[in-house]
Amino acid sequence: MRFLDDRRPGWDLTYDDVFMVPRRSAVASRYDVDLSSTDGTGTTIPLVVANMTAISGRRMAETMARRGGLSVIPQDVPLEVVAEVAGWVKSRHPVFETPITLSAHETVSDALALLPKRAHRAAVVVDAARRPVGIVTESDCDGVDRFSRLEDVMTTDVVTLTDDLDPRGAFDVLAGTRHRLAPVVDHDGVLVGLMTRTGALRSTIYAPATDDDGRLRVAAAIGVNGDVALKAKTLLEAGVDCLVVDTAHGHQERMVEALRAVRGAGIDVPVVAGNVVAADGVRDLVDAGADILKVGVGPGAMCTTRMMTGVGRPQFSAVLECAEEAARLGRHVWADGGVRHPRDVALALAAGASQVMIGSWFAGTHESPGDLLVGPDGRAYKESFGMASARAVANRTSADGAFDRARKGLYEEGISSSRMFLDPVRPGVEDLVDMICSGVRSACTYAGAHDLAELHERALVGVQSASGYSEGKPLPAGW
Ligand SMILES: NC(=O)C1=CN([C@@H]2O[C@H](COP(=O)(O)OP(=O)(O)OC[C@H]3O[C@@H](n4cnc5c(N)ncnc54)[C@H](OP(=O)(O)O)[C@@H]3O)[C@@H](O)[C@H]2O)C=CC1
Ligand SMILES: Nc1nc2c(ncn2[C@@H]2O[C@H](COP(=O)(O)O)[C@@H](O)[C@H]2O)c(=O)[nH]1
Ligand SMILES: [K+]
Repeated sequence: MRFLDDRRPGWDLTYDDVFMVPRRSAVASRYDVDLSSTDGTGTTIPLVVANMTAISGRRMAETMARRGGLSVIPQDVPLEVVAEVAGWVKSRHPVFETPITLSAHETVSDALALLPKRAHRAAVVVDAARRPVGIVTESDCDGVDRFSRLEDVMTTDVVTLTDDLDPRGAFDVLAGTRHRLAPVVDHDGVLVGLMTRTGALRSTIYAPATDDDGRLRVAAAIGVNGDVALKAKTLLEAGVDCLVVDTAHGHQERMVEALRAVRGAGIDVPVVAGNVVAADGVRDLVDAGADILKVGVGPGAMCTTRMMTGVGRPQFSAVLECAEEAARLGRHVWADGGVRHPRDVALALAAGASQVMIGSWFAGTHESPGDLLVGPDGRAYKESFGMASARAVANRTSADGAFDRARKGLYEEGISSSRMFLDPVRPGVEDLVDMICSGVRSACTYAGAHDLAELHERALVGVQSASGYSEGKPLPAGW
C-alpha cells in the first residue's frame, strides 16, 4: 500500500479519513477476484465474526463457514458448550442449509416460535422417517388459530431437490418451478438440508471454509486467566480449527505468559492474540508464539474504552502499522472492530489485514444468537452488548463471591444494552456478506488486484477531509 503522492500524514487515521484511488486494471470481472486468505485459517472470504456472546453462536458459525468465513465462539461460553457447538458446526452440511423441522401434528404456534431463527423464514414438515411432507412459512400461518395443526396449514406442493444436484441445477429447478426454496433429500427421500434460490446462487460464488476432512471450520476464544494451556487443549480436542487468545489490553505480560503456555502445550492450529495497536505489541506477541495479531483498541461499536480511558488508536493507522510489522516477521493481522460499511473492510485489507472482524453489524441478523424482538414501531431488532460491559462482566464473574463480583463490576468499558435493527432488505448475515464481498471484489478490480495480496500491494490511499467523506455518501432523498 502506498499513500497518494507518497504523503504519509504525521497523524493517525481511521477508515473515514482515507480513500483509494483507482489504478489501471487488467482484472476484467469482479468474479475473477480471489478473496481467500493466506494466514493459515482456511477462509475463502476475509471475514471473521467477533467473539461476542450476542453475535457469535452455532447458527452464525455454520452460516459464515458455509460462505467461506469464520466465527469465533466467545471465551464466556463454558468449554463443554463450546465443544458441543464445534461438534455441531462440524456435523453440518457444507452446502445445504440446516432446516427447521417439525412434524405435521405440531402447531402453528410451534412454527411461529421457530421461523424467525432462519433468514429464509420457512420450516420443513417431515414424517417419522424424516421425509418432507410439507413446507410452512409465515404467510401459511397468517390469520390462522395458533393451535391449528401444521397438517392443516402447510403447503403440500413440495418440490424436492436431490443431494447430487449441483447448485446451478438447483437454481434452475427452483426458478423453473417458481419456488423460493426446497428441501434437499437423499436417494431414499430423507431430508438432508434446504436450498433457497439465493443460496444456490451463493453456492456458485462462494466456497465453504472446510477442514482437511471437508467439515465446516470454527474458531474459539480463551482469555488470559486460569489454566490457558488446558483450555486450549480442550478446545482443540473438541475440533476447533483456530484459537484466539483475547483480552482488552493484549500487550501485557499476562498475555505473553498465556501465549507461551499455549505454545508449550503443542497447539498446532493458528493462534491469534490481541488486542494490540502498535508494532512493539506485535513483536512481543509474535515472540511469545502468536501467528496472527488481533488489532484494534476502541473502534468497536459497543466499546467505551476511548471515552473511559483516552486510550486506543484510530483503526486504519493501527492496522497499517501492525500489518507492516507482522509481515516483516512473517505473520498476519486481523483488523478488529469499527466496521460499518463494506468500504471499511476493503480499506482494512488494503492496509494489509488478512481478515476483518465484524461484531455489532452482524448482531442485527437472523443468525445471531438472540431472540428476534419487535419495537413499538414494528421494526425487528436483536439485543447486543459489549464483552467488557457490566452485563458481560456480571455473566463472566457469576461463579465468584459477592465481594469479587462487586470489585470487578466497577470496571466497565462497554455498552450493556443496545438494539441492533435488522435491515429489512438484508435481514440475514449472508445478505450482509453478499454486500461486503461485492464491495471488496469491486474495490480489488478498481485497484487492479486479482487477490488480497495484490490489493495490499497495489492500493493507493489518499487522505480526505470530512467533506470528502460526506461527498461519497449517497443522497437518496435529495439535498
Ligand atoms: N478491542 C477493544 O478495544 C476492547 C475489547 N474488549 C473485549 O472485551 C472482552 C473482555 O476483555 P477484558 O476486559 O480484557 O476481560 P478479561 O476477562 O479477559 O480479563 C482481563 C484481565 O486483565 C486484567 N487487566 C489489567 N489491565 C486491564 C485493562 N486495562 N483492561 C482489562 N483488563 C485488564 C484484569 O484484572 P483486573 O480486573 O484486576 O484489572 C483481568 O484479570 C474481550 O473479548 C476483549 O477483547 C474489551 C475492552 C477493549
Ligand atoms: N472496549 C470494548 N470493546 C469491545 C467490547 N465488546 C467487544 N469489543 C470489541 O469490539 C470488536 C467488534 O467491533 P464492532 O464494531 O464490529 O462491534 C470486538 O471484536 C472487540 O474487540 C466492549 O464491551 N468493550
Ligand atoms: K467505539
